[in-house]
This record gives sequence, C-alpha cells and structure tokens, in this order.
Amino acid sequence: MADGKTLLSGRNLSKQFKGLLAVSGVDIDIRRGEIVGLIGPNGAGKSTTFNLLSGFLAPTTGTLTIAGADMTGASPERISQQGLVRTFQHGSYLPTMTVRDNVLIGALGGTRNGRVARGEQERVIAQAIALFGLSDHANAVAKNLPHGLQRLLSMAIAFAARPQLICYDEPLTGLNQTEVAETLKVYRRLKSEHGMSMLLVEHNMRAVMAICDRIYVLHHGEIIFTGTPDEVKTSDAVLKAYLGEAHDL
Ligand SMILES: Nc1ncnc2c1ncn2[C@@H]1O[C@H](COP(=O)(O)OP(=O)(O)OP(=O)(O)O)[C@@H](O)[C@H]1O
Repeated sequence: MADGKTLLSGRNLSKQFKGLLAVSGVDIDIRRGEIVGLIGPNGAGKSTTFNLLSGFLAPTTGTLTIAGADMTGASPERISQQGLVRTFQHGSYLPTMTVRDNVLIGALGGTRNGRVARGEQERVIAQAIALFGLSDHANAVAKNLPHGLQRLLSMAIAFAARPQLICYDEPLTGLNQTEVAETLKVYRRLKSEHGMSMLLVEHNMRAVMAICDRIYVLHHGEIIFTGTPDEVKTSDAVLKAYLGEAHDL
C-alpha cells in the first residue's frame, strides 16, 4: 500500500526476545486520517508491536516507513520528529506541573519539530486544553486531578505536539462510561477537524469497535485478521483466538 495516503507502513516486522518470537512477520499500514485499532488476546504481542512502531524497540527483522522516510531502527525522538507521537499506559505527564505547563511541553515538542510555529504556541495550548475538556483545570497540578482527567491530559499533551499520527496505549483504562464516550467524541474531532491518524491499542472492545475504521488482530505474535469492525466481529479466526478470554466483541 505504498501510495500518498499511507502514513505509516511496517513490513515483515518481527521481534525476538531471546528464545521467544514475540512478534512475527507483521505487516501494518495506517493511512492519513484513519483510526486503526490493534487488538488481540493477552500476550498476543500488541505492546511489542506498538513499541516497534514508535521506536521504543528495534525490530529483529522488517522495515518501518513513516511519511515516506525509512524509520527502521530509528530512535523514538527521530520518529516523533517524523510525526508519530505516543502515549503510555500509565500516563504521559509531569505530575508536579500544572495542566497548562504540561500541555506547553507538548507544544514545545511540536515547535522544535517545526509543526507548531512559535507564535502559534498559545493558540495550540488553548485549543488542546479545550478540546480535551480541561479548561476548568488549566491551573490544576496534574497529580491532583482525578484519574480520568489525567488520561485526557496525556492525550492533550500528545495533541499539542501536532503530530500526524497519535498512538494511544490503552487510553481508556479506568475511565467511566461517560469519560469513554467523551474521549471517543474527541477522537472523531481529531480525525474530522484536524485530519489526524490514530493507532489505538485498547482492551475496551466496545470502544474499539465504535471508533476504528480498521482493526488489526494479533494472535501469538502474528496478524491473523485485518478488517472493519463488522468484519472483525464476524470472523471465525478472531472468535477462535479469543476463545476462553472474557471479551465483548
Ligand atoms: N522485554 C521482553 N523480554 C522478554 N519477553 C517479552 C518482553 N516484552 C514482552 N515479552 C513477551 O512477549 C510476548 C508478547 O508480549 P506483549 O506485551 O507484546 O503482549 P500484549 O498483547 O501487549 O499483552 P497484554 O494484552 O497482556 O498487555 C509475551 O509472551 C511477553 O511475555
């Protein structure tokens, strides 16, 4: 899928940890403006794949191309310069700083990488804070926020860097139903108003099915299925992979 619409392309990506082949021969594409899900049972290789795409692990085999440039084996910093920003499962913010200052750090990253003009920083910060529903908490210290707002703050920081692709690592963990619904609304706006691409590693199947354009299903380190949420829900291979696991496909 090497056309102008493809933003990220991984080919034959594998990761060997000593005796264990955690990820094997993974092909993955993310198009511009697309929301892509990466799902699979526990231990399927989701985190490992996520780390391969964001430069936190170097692949044993395979290639990674982002926005037309070869990023195989590149550092996370280099990959973020190329337009891919990620969040972390346990939060990606500085606990003792205010919401606003945390978002400023995201915007400074975007400025350093040429995506946010210096004169645009204030506007980008205000926009990120408003978009993620943090306006009433701009001066709050991050560690004092409730868990749901801390999750939103991690996402606002990533947005303020103005990447082309945001990779979210289990962003909905610990959110209540209202917070999940609000977050999905923000994702739709990021896509429709800002043309952003998103990759979502997430255990909340209902949310994944509701928001993703396309889903990759990993099992034992291999992609066993790719398709729309409806196709995934009715795939025998996927249902078999999830047998014995609590799920809500
Ligand atoms: N740094 C590592 N060293 C050795 N083995 C690892 C390492 N990281 C992951 N693994 C192994 O690789 C396999 C895939 O793990 P990974 O964390 O990628 O799966 P996952 O799909 O994200 O799982 P979960 O849903 O439980 O988070 C597992 O067997 C895991 O134990």
